[in-house]
Amino acid sequence: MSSDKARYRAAELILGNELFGRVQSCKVLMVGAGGIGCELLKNLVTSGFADITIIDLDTIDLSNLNRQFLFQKQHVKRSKAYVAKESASKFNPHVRIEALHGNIKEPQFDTAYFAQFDLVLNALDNLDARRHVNKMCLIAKVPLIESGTSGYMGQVQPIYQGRTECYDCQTKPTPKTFPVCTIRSTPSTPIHCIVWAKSYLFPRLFGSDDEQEGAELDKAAARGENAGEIDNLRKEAAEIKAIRKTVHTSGGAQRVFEKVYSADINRLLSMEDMWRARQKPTPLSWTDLTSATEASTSRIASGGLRDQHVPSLNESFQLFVSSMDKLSARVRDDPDTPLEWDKDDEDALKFSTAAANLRATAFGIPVKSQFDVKQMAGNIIPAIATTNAIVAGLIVLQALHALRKEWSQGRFVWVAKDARKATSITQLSAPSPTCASCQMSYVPLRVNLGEVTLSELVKIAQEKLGYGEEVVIVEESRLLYDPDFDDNLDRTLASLDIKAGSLVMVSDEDGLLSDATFVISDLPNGTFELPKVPPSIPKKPVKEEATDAEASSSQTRTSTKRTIDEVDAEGSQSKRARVDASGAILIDDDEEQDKTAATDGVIDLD
Ligand SMILES: Nc1ncnc2c1ncn2[C@@H]1O[C@H](COP(=O)(O)OP(=O)(O)OP(=O)(O)O)[C@@H](O)[C@H]1O
Ligand SMILES: [Zn+2]
Repeated sequence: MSSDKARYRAAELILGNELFGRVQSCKVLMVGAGGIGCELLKNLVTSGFADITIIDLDTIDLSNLNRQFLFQKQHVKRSKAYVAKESASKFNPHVRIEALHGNIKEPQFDTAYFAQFDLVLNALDNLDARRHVNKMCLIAKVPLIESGTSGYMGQVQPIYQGRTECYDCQTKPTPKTFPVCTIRSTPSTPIHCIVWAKSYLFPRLFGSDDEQEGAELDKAAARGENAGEIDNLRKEAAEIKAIRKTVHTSGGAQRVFEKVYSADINRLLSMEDMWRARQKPTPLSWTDLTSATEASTSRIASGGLRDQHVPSLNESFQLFVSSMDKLSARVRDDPDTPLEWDKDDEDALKFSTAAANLRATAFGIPVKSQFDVKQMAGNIIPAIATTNAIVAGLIVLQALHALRKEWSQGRFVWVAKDARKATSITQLSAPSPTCASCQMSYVPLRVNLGEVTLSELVKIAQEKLGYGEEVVIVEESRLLYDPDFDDNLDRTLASLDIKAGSLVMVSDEDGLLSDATFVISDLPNGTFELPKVPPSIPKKPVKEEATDAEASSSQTRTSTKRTIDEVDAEGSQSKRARVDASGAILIDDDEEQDKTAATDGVIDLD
């Protein structure tokens, strides 16, 4: 015990008794044990946090070792969460760490699960998981410290339910997409060929049978892409589906090759209009390449820089055949597990490199090394250990404000590559009045999932929450019911795959009420239960002319959002409608010169 006291003496002196007491007694959930997570866990166990739960769905990859310092070579392929716990426990064996190898989106991590924590710290790398944790913390009313890094840039955002902007208040830039026809018919740059190999050919041959194909082409047609070409692409899709069935049998690589590099390209060439202003592609010949490869003495380069070698046509052809054979064998040996493209899956990466380079050659586009393909296909901006370390330190500082419940002390912190000033801070803005996540009414609903039908759920929405006839019921992005789609009405919620933890949204476009979301839990011995105080769903904001008083009030706010201090002072949610939603961020006076960093700082973070 005395060595324990000595260990924490500095932290106790710096934080003071009271805050240090809170650090010691609080229960923290850390989501993600990758680049930021490893640094963060080390910080937590060395600064006095004593009860930490970590969750990560992944296993350790060799490529993680350059920056995820809790992991070593002998840990490769083991669970990140378990190994992070083992390594961090060596720094401080007195901390209780619970390690979970799983996805934070699994139903057992429901809102009741989140509610047991005093604080949630995100160290994630994707939008989907971040948005999910954001929502769960809003519902459970647990403070969340969100974070991310991208190369030299990073950010830390405290999110306090009802007080600050949530993760969804500001729309995030969507990843760049390309028109379907560019990818499938008229590529002109290496990235077009790489996206084709990774997102079209690989999933069609080895991934889960794609029912989205038709929808994707419908959308492309609706966007006004070339209708004739879209029809051809539909035919092509049916053909590749047929080839997929025999891809693992003898001659599979040849059948795929001849279809995509010869037949499809010949078909494209027959559409003369397409090539008036473009360079025509040249089909590739399996027979020619097979004999050229047999005659050639060239071998795929080996050695340390093999990945950075730009392959010849013969090398790409050999790699295509060998990687097709390996992937086909995997599908044959385990037909029930479709493959998912992963940049760290050597066979998938080699296949994509070869397939993209063959296509590039056919279309007269420069070919790329495997190293380049990995960067481009994986959307990789090299991760920098120092940025992760800075961000992990800032997360702890922001966590301390949250533990003190000093909400107005929380700051949005930006890290940038700037010799003058590596970090800049902005005050936290108030929630956006139009945010679909934090302005949502969440209604806890305990319901007998095995017995209650969808039609009864519609009734609950109408009779207990006050919705009208035209309600629409949606789970995630799945439509369950609307007045024109009543097929599911007699099915039980369980049969519709609604589980404990599901979020089921009710809306009514023509009605008066705003949207609400049922937060579902199971009630095996009953029918349904709503909270004792009946939830009152706010009316939809009316887009009315502002009153004089409101107009003058909003004029004074033309260029700023409200800050958290203003929210506290006003203490009323109903005033939110007057807030200017220009997206401007209020900057501390002494931070004025950093406006650019702050406002340009919407970063697509990993
Ligand atoms: N839904 C999720 N549930 C649990 N953990 C998740 C979820 N989504 C992502 N993660 C974890 O978050 C971590 C993010 O860490 P990081 O950004 O360093 O990614 P990485 O996969 O280790 O690195 P890289 O992508 O560069 O190989 C990863 O370990 C990842 O497994
Ligand atoms: Zn929000």
